[in-house]
Amino acid sequence: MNRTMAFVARKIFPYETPSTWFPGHMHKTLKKLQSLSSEVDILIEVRDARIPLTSRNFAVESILKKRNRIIVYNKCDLAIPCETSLSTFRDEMVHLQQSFQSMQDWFQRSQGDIFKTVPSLTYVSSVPFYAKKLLKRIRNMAINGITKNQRVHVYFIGMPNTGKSSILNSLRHISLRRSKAAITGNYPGVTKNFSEVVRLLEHAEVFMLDTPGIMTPSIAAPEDMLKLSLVGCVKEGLIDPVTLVDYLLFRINLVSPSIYAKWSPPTNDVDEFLGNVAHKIGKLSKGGGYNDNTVSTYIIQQYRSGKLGKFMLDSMDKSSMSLRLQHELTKSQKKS
Ligand SMILES: Nc1nc2c(ncn2[C@@H]2O[C@H](COP(=O)(O)OP(=O)(O)OP(=O)(O)O)[C@@H](O)[C@H]2O)c(=O)[nH]1
Repeated sequence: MNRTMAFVARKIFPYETPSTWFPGHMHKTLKKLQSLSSEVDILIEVRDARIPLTSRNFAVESILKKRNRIIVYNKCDLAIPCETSLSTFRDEMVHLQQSFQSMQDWFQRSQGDIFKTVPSLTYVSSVPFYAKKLLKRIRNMAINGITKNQRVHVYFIGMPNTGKSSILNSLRHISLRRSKAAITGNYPGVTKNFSEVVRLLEHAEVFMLDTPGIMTPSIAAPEDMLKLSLVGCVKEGLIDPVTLVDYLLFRINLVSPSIYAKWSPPTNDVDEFLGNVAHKIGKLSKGGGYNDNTVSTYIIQQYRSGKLGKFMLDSMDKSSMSLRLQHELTKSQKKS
């Protein structure tokens, strides 16, 4: 029988919840955001489009409630499947945000007033076309009397490595044709302190501030750290690469095993998968062995650069979103 037809993907990935990655500078950032919250006129919250649910930082929801907020699903070039257009993706994210907001409202009504957010706007960015639209949206918000302040402060927040500094630089370049103001890097935790204010508009007192990426002080769902590690939001080495590839294999199989057809026939077995990949990329030793860490790291790099296809690691159906919200609420209630 054809192996693809006979193949049945794993339905669950048993995994112990690891502790979060929450170093001192994140703790300080969260506290500082709390104390500065009245100075935040516009909040740009940057999430990773490959994990739209998991990269939502529920820890900042209660701190920055009632702020005008634009949510940016960045790195959508790594999340949008070839057959989906940018505008379709954007519509899906708007729909996601609306469903999430209405579920959150429902939970608030039924379980008490835990979060009080103003309705969020959703944006997709990573290409100049969307960065231009984002700039227009910020300009309108700032100038059309959302705030009566003379100076408008636009704060960038989000999990590490989601692209906050890159978007700030891109907006500045489009608006003022000026060079980079914030340092970027392809590992998490590049920005460790709040930036100086950076001008955004030539003829209006609108300034941007970059903030260090922050994780949540505790993890909402057991698989969060695996997803966050795979997309590069978490420091390298916290989870071993073979476990990460095993999880990636699990997620890909739920989408389609054809994604890795160039390397291996469909399989749920990470050792078989690594062996097949090692063979294909010439990493087998004369005796037929291979270094599983080296092969795993190669696969993770391929995934992060988009060379292993474009797909999301979050399940986006209604029941997954509802479960996610329940997890977040449980964590928030435990804290308070
Ligand atoms: N593929 C892709 N890469 C991006 C995009 N935006 C940013 N990056 C890359 O993602 C990496 C992280 O970007 P940064 O702007 O430094 O991220 P950050 O959120 O400021 O990071 P922290 O300082 O850790 O909080 C860099 O290597 C960027 O080049 C995007 O839209 N698509």
